[in-house]
Amino acid sequence: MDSNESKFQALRLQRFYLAQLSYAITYVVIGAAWLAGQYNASGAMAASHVLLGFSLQAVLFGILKSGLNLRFKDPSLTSLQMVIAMLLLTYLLAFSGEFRGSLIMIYPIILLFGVFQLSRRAFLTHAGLALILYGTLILFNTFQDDSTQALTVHLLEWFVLACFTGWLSFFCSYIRELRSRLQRRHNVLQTHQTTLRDMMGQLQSLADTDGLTGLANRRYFLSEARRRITLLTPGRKVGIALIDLDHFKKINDIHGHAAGDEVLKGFAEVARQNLREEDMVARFGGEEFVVMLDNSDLAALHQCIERIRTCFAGTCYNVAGAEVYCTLSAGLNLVRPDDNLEKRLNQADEALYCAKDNGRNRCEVYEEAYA
Ligand SMILES: Nc1nc2c(ncn2[C@@H]2O[C@H](COP(=O)(O)OP(=O)(O)OP(=O)(O)O)[C@@H](O)[C@H]2O)c(=O)[nH]1
Repeated sequence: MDSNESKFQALRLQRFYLAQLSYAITYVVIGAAWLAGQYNASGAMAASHVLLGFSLQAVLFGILKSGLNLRFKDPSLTSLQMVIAMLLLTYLLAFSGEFRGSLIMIYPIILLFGVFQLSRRAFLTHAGLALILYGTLILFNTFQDDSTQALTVHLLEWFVLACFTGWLSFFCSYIRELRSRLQRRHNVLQTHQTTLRDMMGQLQSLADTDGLTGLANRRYFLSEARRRITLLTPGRKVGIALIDLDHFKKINDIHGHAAGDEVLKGFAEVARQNLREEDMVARFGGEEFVVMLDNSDLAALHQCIERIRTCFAGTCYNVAGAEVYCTLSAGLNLVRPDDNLEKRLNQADEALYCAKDNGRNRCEVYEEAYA
């Protein structure tokens, strides 16, 4: 049973307990009538009713508790419970004497249990059953007691019952209509909520992503990098590399801006292919990128950025009929727990300048990172 089904099952049991409360109240009322001398059934009749009531409820409880009810078309067993209650009530009314007129209003109370669960047709059928049961009882009594006055009173009671069950049927239709209108509104709201959540997600991803390369942008990188550094345990390090494409301006100037864009996208692809899922690469601005390797050391960082550098340098971009090659320079550094990220990035930038000064297409490590 999944969590949703167990929630429904708990609700069904709750409804069953509510019905038991109604039975208990009825028995209390009968007890009061008996004490007042208005309940004239024999002890055996009363005991048979209580015994029958208890056994039927025990069976229903067993079915609901064991989950056997889930095999039924309507697992709430509303109809079955209502029919049992109406039969028990009719049996009770059969020997309630004068007191019977006050008890017939229990039929509408039983019908109330079907307001939400039963279809309009099923509800009307149950209301009809209540009238038939009570009508049969009157007919049965007529054969036993031929007093015209008693018959008139009983027919009047039946008429009152018919009026109220009729009214209840209309009222229930109204409630059901309100409920389905609310359900429709709830569904519409839920659809809007899902759309809004999707849009928020899209907006968030747009806010975090560089439009051209699809990589993370500077803002996202800085916040995510800070988060990861705070999670670093003592002794662990993350590797950072600032990467700048060499003579990129020339590509723009010679082959046009579109060619430059292709090269930028090409670098993003190369970086993605050479990094693990948990590593991070972002466009830091213009033709500058940043890479962050989780749980890294200098050797691993160097090896990874060298791999990217070699791969990028060996990739040819065919733009507007021209074959374009580009290289990159990188400055590497390590970040330890409690380090200042900006400071480490500035140091990586210094190493990047060295790489540019030393002839480009190379990686340089910030001196102190060896320490
Ligand atoms: N096509 C294209 N060019 C860009 C973009 N962003 C920045 N640029 C260009 O990148 C170039 C960067 O040039 P520089 O900062 O002089 O660097 P460089 O030419 O790579 O020279 P070094 O870094 O010294 O090797 C500029 O011409 C910018 O206009 C972009 O999104 N697309």
